[in-house]
Amino acid sequence: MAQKSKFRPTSRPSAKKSSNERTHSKKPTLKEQARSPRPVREDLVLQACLEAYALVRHEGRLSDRALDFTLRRKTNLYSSERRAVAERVYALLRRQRTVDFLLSRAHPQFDSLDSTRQDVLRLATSRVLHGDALGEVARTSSLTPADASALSALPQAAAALEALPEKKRFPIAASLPDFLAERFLAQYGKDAARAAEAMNERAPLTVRANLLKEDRDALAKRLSTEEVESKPSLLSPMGLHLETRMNVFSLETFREGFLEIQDEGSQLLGMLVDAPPTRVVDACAGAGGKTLQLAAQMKNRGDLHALDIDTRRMEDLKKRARRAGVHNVRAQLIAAEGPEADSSLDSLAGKADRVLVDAPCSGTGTFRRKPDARYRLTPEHLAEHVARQKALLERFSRMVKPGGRLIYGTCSVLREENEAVIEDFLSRHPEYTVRPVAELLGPELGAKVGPGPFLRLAPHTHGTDGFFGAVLVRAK
Ligand SMILES: C[S@@+](CC[C@H](N)C(=O)[O-])C[C@H]1O[C@@H](n2cnc3c(N)ncnc32)[C@H](O)[C@@H]1O
Repeated sequence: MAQKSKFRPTSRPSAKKSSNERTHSKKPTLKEQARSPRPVREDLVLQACLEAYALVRHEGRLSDRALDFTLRRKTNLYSSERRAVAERVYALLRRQRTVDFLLSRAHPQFDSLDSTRQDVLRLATSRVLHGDALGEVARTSSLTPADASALSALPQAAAALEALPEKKRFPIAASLPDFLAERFLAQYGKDAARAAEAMNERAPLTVRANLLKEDRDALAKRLSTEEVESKPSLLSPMGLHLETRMNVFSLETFREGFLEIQDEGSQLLGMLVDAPPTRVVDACAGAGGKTLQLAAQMKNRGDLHALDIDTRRMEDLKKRARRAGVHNVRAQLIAAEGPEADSSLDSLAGKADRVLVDAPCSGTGTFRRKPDARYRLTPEHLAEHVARQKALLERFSRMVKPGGRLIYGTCSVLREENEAVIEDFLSRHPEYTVRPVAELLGPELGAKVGPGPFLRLAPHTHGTDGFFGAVLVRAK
């Protein structure tokens, strides 16, 4: 495959894995780790890839659930084969639009093939794009001679892609829906390709040390006794990137609550809350990723109100809090909207020192981990997210006491879900002013995070998931 600057195969699989990709691997025994890896049984791996990919592409299932569903039933697969299935399906989902374009050019009958044969070709093409040798891919993909010759025509198809005008080329090369590609181009300008490329890389597996128990150095040592290598994250002082492939949930260290899986960007957003041990509200607490971090900031003291509309996530939060040794959290299920939702917050009105609104969003910052999410997103969904974000910020701001802080965050990189939501809020609330995030993070970390009043993280600039954070202070 021709290696062009704007269109090159991504790096070969390395030890870096997204949490989704890792979760599907069974924990290898020490003996298994010591043994050299078995050769992958390509026919079984291909079958499993086809099943999982079809569930996502043709039945609309979420990628992690589809892989879970498939791999649970494939009890005969070895760990290395399970990993190969997860890696290959995720890799194809990240490049799906590019792969479809290339095949429509390289294979004269591609559009009229049956869907399984198309998917076999897609998986094979994706492997070639990721650097696997063409001959090996053709040999192990059960291709007909016509289909195998399409693989040989991929370089010409790639050249045809390169020759397209930028506005047409970019969405295909970045594997983004047109409306998102337009926003990336408008927002990132000449950096759009780099931004999209980084979103199509695999994410590191990052954990946060539970500071209620011990710091990250102690955590790193503890992990090494379970033969898990890690290295400190560069931005978050409590983050570790795990370098050993394994299922975190099976570690003793995890089961005893010493760590939580949490992207470094999410940890930085949590740091902006700087929660005192008084009264704090985590208004969209979900399963408690940030709630647990806030509880540690509060040293398990004061009242931490964790609110959400989702029963299942609230139950998860309670379990996670128990495991982490957190006992200052009051979890409260609330109504999504309407007078009931408003009245359930009356008792907290004007009483909180900090209110975190970690709002539901498009998730454009987490495409590394959920590569299929982009194909589900539409301009209408995006508009709904923005309307909800504005409404939630309005509703929960009522709980901030004079002199208190309102912290707004998303895992989106899109301006309209971030800066624009804050501008809209401030235009109606002159009693709030923006506190620049560097002031809260301190000079060293502030400099690393970058200029501007807000936290704006992205895979291509910081190596984290994309996160936005704003801190607004209510006048006394
Ligand atoms: C980005 S997620 C939160 C992630 C969580 N803070 C964490 O760190 O793991 C957004 C959450 O907002 C919740 N949500 C959606 N609408 C809501 C509403 N009207 N009131 C409160 N929470 C809401 C969703 O159920 C979801 O759990």
